[in-house]
Amino acid sequence: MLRRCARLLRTTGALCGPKRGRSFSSEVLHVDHSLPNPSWNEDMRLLFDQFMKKSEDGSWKRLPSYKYNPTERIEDVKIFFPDAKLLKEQMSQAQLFPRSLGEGVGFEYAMFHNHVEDRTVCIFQGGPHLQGAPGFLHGGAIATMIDSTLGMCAILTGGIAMTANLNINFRRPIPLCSVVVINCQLDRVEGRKLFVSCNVRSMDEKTLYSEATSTFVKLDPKKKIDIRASGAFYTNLQ
Ligand SMILES: CCCCCCCC/C=C\CCCCCCCC(=O)SCCNC(=O)CCNC(=O)[C@H](O)C(C)(C)COP(=O)(O)OP(=O)(O)OC[C@H]1O[C@@H](n2cnc3c(N)ncnc32)[C@H](O)[C@@H]1OP(=O)(O)O
Repeated sequence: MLRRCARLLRTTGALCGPKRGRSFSSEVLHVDHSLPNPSWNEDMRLLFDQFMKKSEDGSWKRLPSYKYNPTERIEDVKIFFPDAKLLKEQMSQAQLFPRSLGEGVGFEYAMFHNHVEDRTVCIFQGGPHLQGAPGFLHGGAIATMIDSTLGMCAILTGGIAMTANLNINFRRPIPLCSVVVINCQLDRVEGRKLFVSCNVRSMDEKTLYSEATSTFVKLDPKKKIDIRASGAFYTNLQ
């Protein structure tokens, strides 16, 4: 497994050290990272192709993914931020956490959503900079991808929401640089609460690595988010 990671690091050039003076041109900003790149292993490509095939009849939809700005439901997001200029600045300067590491070394993933079944699937290859126990993924890295996939499922099925509660059972360690499938579904809705659960399995589905349940709370349109105010983050701003 570690040999597989070393091969991956060589492919992506990560062993050559950090690139200095890197500037983010608009071309870089608009790269859709939810498409195959040279760091993806055979399993990742196979699963990606399978889901692209499933997407041909429209039942599944691939979700594009960028480093800086969310594309899904962006018009709905704006409702909660009173200062449009500040939101634009924030989205162009900050990075989406799972997209913040270099190609191949961190979170390589692609998500697909099924609007009829209220399900989101994420195919995920965790790179060598996500190590926890030697040779295995860090629990926080697994939690990140679980939260991101559950969050996407909640947002696409219910509207703009944030994680209020997340419970994860880590059943088996996930080998670094292997490919796993995160299968999420919306279980029920109670008022503003969206209950979303998932499991994380090996590609052949034989190994159950993790299971999670979560509560997302749809944001209250009467409240607004003030990015500047750390104390009064999400309040009635009248
Ligand atoms: C704006 C962001 C969304 C952008 C979307 C962009 C588009 C997509 C692009 C890319 C997506 C990628 C996907 C990312 C996914 C990652 C998501 C995260 O990691 S979010 C970060 C971690 N979470 C927090 O920081 C929340 C901190 N908490 C809060 O801000 C509040 O507590 C919040 C919003 C969760 C609720 O606050 P209240 O004021 O709106 O709601 P109240 O009145 O307190 O509660 C409403 C109901 O919810 C229950 N509730 C509240 N907190 C609960 C909790 N912790 N557990 C269970 N239930 C809870 C309450 O008991 C109440 O239930 P009853 O209506 O009475 O039945």
